Amino acid sequence: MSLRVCSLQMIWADPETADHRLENTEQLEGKIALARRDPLEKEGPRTGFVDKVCRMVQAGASAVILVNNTDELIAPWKWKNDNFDAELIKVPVVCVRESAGQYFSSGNFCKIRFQHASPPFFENPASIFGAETILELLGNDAEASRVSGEETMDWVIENEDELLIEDLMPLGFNLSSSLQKDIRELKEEMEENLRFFNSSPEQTLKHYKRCCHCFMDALISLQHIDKTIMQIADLAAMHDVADSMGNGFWAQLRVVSCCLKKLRKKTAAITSERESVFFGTRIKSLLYPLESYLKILEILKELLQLTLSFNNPDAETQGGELVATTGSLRTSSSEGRTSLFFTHIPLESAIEKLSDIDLSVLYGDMHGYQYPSRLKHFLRMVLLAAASYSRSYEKHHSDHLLTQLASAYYHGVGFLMKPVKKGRRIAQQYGSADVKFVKSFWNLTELPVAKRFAAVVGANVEVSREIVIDGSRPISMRRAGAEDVFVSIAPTEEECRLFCGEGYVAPLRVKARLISFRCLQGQEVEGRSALGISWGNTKQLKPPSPFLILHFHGGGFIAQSSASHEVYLRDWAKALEAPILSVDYDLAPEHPFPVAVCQAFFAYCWALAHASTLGSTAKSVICVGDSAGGNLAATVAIRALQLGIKPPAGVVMLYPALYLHLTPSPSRILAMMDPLLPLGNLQLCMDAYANRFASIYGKFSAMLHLDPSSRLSEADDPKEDAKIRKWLAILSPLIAPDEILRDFPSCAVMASELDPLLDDSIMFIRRMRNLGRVKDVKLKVAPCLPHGWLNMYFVGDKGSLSSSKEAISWMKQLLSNGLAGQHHEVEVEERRQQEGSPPPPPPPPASSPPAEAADLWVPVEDLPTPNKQPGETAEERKNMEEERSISQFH
Ligand SMILES: CCCCCCCC/C=C\CCCCCCCC(=O)O[C@H]1CC[C@@]2(C)C(=CC[C@H]3[C@@H]4CC[C@H]([C@H](C)CCCC(C)C)[C@@]4(C)CC[C@@H]32)C1
Repeated sequence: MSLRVCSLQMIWADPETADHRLENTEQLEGKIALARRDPLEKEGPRTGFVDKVCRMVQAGASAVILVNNTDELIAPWKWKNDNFDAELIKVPVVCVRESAGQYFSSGNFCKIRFQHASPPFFENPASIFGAETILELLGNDAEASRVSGEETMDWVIENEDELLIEDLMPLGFNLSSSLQKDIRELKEEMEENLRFFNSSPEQTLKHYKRCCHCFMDALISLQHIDKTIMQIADLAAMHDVADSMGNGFWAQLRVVSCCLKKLRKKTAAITSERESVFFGTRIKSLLYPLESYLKILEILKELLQLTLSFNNPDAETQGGELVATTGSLRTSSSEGRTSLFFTHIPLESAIEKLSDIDLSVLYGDMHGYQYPSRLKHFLRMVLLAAASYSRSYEKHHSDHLLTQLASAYYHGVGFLMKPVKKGRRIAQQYGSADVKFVKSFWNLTELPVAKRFAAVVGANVEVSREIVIDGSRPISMRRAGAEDVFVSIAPTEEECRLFCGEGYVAPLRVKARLISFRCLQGQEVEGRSALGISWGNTKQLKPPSPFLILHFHGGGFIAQSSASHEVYLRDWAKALEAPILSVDYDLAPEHPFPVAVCQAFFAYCWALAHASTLGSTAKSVICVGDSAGGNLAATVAIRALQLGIKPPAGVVMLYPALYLHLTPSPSRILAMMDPLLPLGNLQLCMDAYANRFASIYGKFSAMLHLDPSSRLSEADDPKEDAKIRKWLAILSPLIAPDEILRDFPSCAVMASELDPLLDDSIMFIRRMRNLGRVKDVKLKVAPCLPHGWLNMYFVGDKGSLSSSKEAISWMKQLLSNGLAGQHHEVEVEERRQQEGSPPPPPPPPASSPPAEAADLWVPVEDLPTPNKQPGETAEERKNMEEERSISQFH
């Protein structure tokens, strides 16, 4: 039986049953350890799986496979015992049937894949390292068991493209030790090559000399890197949030790890070909990638060094108006962890240090090396488009779009042939980004052809219609908990002029798009669905959904629209069977902060007031947003809490921007090499959106970040102080006041590992947890994904696909929780009792039994489904009819 490429070696424990002290502990280190279940006929006490696993983990195994003694599948947690120290088990464990065990019995290599699945293997999820990980064995006909709830399920494995284990491994998973090993082995192989080329009789040949130089340079380059890596790894571990591994430090190690892997691969290629007669002719193509990766390694070393120097407390004395003394944004004083943001580093000095680095090699041939293969190809295409579009924009930006596109096509072919030139072009373009160009490039997704694409690729939906919400009259919203107190909400606020300039005239409408899988009652316009199908008898339409999703698209606040995000929105609408209202807020720099926030909030209020026209009873409303839209989703909730209006039942933020302040952090430093959101573009979005605001109130961002209780107004005026806080909170949810975040709705944040904004999410979750928000605040860091992956799953990348599915299941859960009237109120209630304040009015009677309050993230299947909740009484229908008549569709 042929086994496929190996990533980790599989080794049987000695004894194979691992029922007493292991004889081969040294061999097991860093490998996948296998152990058998005790034979049925064994005399004396049987050893449980948990003990076996602990033994192998203590020996340093990276993962464990337990082999049953029958052809049945078993679930490891059933062997839980009282002495079980869950803390010890930090690796994925999986059970396989006996026949699968035989398959590995020759101690072969095997490729393994880690995949996310819900329930962990043992009962204490937080204790399992990479808790949501299962181990999947890839082989011709290997089978691995997948534990799901109380059952075990067969997992039939198809052959797949080659996957590197690191591609899918949870963050922090042995990364630093695997890095050390890679460096050691790489050094050994390079030294061996150096000896070979030095002692060869042909050593005087030009290409032999070139090889010698290359390996010598490489060995020098690798000299002190391990120490730096260890320092970064220590910091990384210090900044992890409970059960979710991930922060900018880990991400930095990941890109280094990928680079070392590539170097090993390229060195191995030279080792295997160096004695071939054709070596002389192949040398160029063999050395070129090796040299390029060495250049990349040099860049990475600089980034790591820079990060360490920023992190060093000595940096505090180096100047800048703000000095981090004790790092007051600690997650807990006992842990003494400081913030991931280097608030004490003045931006100019950070940028200056980074701007000296030549990045062209990163955008040439080797670009995207750190991503899984499908994404890599897609990102390369985007980069090629960026290079050629920038060239054509330079020449033809005032010409017709078609001329621009034709010219871009022409230059694209040129860049395809000359990747080095392409690299230089992009590095130059990213270094001196101009908002008009970036806007115009990002808005390529708005071309009609791209819109067609959504209809072809996304799910078929019956309703996808633009809506214009009239904003000429404010909406009156009832204050939560008060019978007759109303707040008037307008699409822009008085103070807007302060940040948008005196002459700014705010649009008196908000655009949005309604997407619904089926045309529901209330959504039809003049008896027709969006596709023009006549719904002669509207009674035949499905009843309105109890759910409503408010969506805010990303695009750096400067570009894109609901249309360019329609591919995934259609899929969501189908999977969740809930109408989605995606808000097309007006974009910066023409409409700077806080216009987008005001419009987003106005749309939220309008949707609550006119839910029936959207095909919803709005029993459970959640806000969702990606990237810049993630920021808006959070600010809508914050604004609602500030004004005392009912906040959404949940907020889902996908790779959100939560701290809009030009402060470096490890992940933001990594933006230096980001293909989609390079540093220059981040800065540019920030400037376009909040330049004027930042010049007035920006200095307070860092103060609040360091110490949320700082005094802000110089004259010690509490009114002024509250005003500044209010605006800062709706710009950067991360620095919202404690009392707002305590009442913030249940939320889920999905960050991605290779995203410049990763640290925003980590710090936000840390802050929430610090405020006691543990049960209903969820974080996941999707491994090896770039920023903006939601828009990429159609390229077939498995990581994006599974993360999208997970995001859908989170939304489902929040919607269902909202329906059951069970969101963060449980915790708010607890806190109020502690504080001795009177309890709020009882929540409206839930139409279905609330799930266990102990854990708000119960399996989705256990919660009421939307279909069971038509929420349609005769009275409601009447109300809806009335509301429809005042609908403000244009
Ligand atoms: C050390 C110094 C530290 C300084 C730190 C500065 C930090 C500033 C802090 C906060 C600022 C926050 C600003 C807001 C962030 C916004 C995030 C934000 O919203 O980012 C999104 C911006 C749009 C985009 C890039 C994206 C995702 C997907 C991208 C799309 C993928 C394909 C699309 C191409 C045009 C397709 C071309 C196809 C071709 C025709 C073949 C492309 C590239 C369009 C753009 C998007 C992420």
